[in-house]
Amino acid sequence: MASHESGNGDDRRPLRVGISGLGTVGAALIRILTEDGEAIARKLGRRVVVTAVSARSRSRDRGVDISGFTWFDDPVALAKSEDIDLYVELIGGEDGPALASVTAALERGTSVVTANKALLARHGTALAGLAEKCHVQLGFEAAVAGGIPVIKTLREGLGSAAITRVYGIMNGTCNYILTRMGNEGIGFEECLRDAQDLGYAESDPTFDIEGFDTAHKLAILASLCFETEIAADQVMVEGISRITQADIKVAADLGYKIKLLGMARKVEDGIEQRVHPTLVRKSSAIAGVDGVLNAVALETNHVQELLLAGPGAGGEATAASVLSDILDFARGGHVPPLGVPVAELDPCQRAPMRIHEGGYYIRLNAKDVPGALAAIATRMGEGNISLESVIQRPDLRASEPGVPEENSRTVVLITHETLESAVRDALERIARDGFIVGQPQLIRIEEF
Ligand SMILES: NC(=O)C1=CN([C@@H]2O[C@H](COP(=O)(O)OP(=O)(O)OC[C@H]3O[C@@H](n4cnc5c(N)ncnc54)[C@H](O)[C@@H]3O)[C@@H](O)[C@H]2O)C=CC1
Ligand SMILES: N[C@@H](CC=O)C(=O)O
Ligand code: NA
Repeated sequence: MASHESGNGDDRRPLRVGISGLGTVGAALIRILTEDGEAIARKLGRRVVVTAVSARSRSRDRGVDISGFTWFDDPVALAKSEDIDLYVELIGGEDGPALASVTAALERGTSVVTANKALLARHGTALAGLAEKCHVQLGFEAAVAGGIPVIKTLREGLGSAAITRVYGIMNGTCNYILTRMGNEGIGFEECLRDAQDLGYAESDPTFDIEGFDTAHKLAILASLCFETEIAADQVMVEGISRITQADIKVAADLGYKIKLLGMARKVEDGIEQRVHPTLVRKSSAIAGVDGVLNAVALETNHVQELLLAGPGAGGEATAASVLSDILDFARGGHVPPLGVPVAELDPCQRAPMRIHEGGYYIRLNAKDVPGALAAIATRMGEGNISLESVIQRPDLRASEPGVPEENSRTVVLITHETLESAVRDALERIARDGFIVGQPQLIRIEEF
């Protein structure tokens, strides 16, 4: 479309969409646009048609017919095409063709819809500014918590309410893994393989299991919540790759579940953004969000707490969110991509984690020698760390690869509220005393 005055083309003629990336999400989007074409036309008063596509391989069978679309080898050429009114980027990756094609589309005056949280975590502030400068839209509902309309809720649904804290389960792959490890006792690797087969995981699944995908999403949410620039590099990140069946079992015995949470809040020193495995009480609402489901809780000064839950990953759920952005664009929605103009965003001032206070789950492999437990308790006392419980679990030996089975026993400490720095200092002393083998497992406890 040569001119982009209205930004969404002529209201009567079909809205022409170009899609780069025909994988799990891209193929699902084509399926939805085909199957629901008439319903969409009724809802919108105009048809939405795919006119151009791009992917690495033209011949791969994706279960959808792409023969009627113009093929582009290069996503950038597609993004610049005169034959589209809207560019949809579903390639992935924080740079490369995803960044090049989205930038090209925006610079050309073509609005963009993307599901690419890695791209937005790294370049989102700049891309939002470019969209504003070029008077076009940048939609990314699918990028955070898949099928849950959390971006729209934050951008348009809370009026003047100020968000004080946002937290939640934001990675479907990890939630699926932790749920099946707990419910079925299945091993980590097998659960990850199943998540990949189901199309939940990133093309590089370390983004999922090491927490980076959650960090990307949290950084985007924090920007919308606190009107700050996106700062994914400021997020403290720990993944779930060290979570063992022993941790899940002991947590369950103590009335907890382990969830990978992303949490951000405004504190005196700035914005605290953290992603880590967390013990949550089984009785809490967030503990009930299992499998591939995500949940995002928004604490505001007006509405106590909103909890939005739904599918966080999977082609269809994600494509549904992409479609919601397409429909918003077609209706001429004009909201700054990050809720407020980029020029009004504050820089994100990182609040250090060492000031964090909370309860801790600590699993140690204590040597089977006299005085080991006493020494551990003494070091905790010296650190002014009050212990809620000390649990010995000889039944959970060899709870971690590389830790000798003989001569050690699994000991779990649950602390009361304490400073993170005190816990870490005490664990360093315990390690230096030589009464433990392997790395302690430290999991924060959150009371919701
Ligand atoms: N799978 C899911 O449940 C969700 C995925 N997302 C995001 O959606 C995006 C797509 O994800 P998936 O569909 O799962 O990935 P995928 O790996 O299944 O598909 C990626 C597609 O991009 C194409 N591609 C890669 N490099 C290309 C290049 N240089 N030129 C042209 N095409 C290229 C591939 O051929 C493939 O068709 C990613 O940014 C992902 O983070 C967001 C929410 C959920
Ligand atoms: N790999 C991601 C896909 C959705 O964002 C996840 O598992 O949540
Ligand atoms: Na979403």
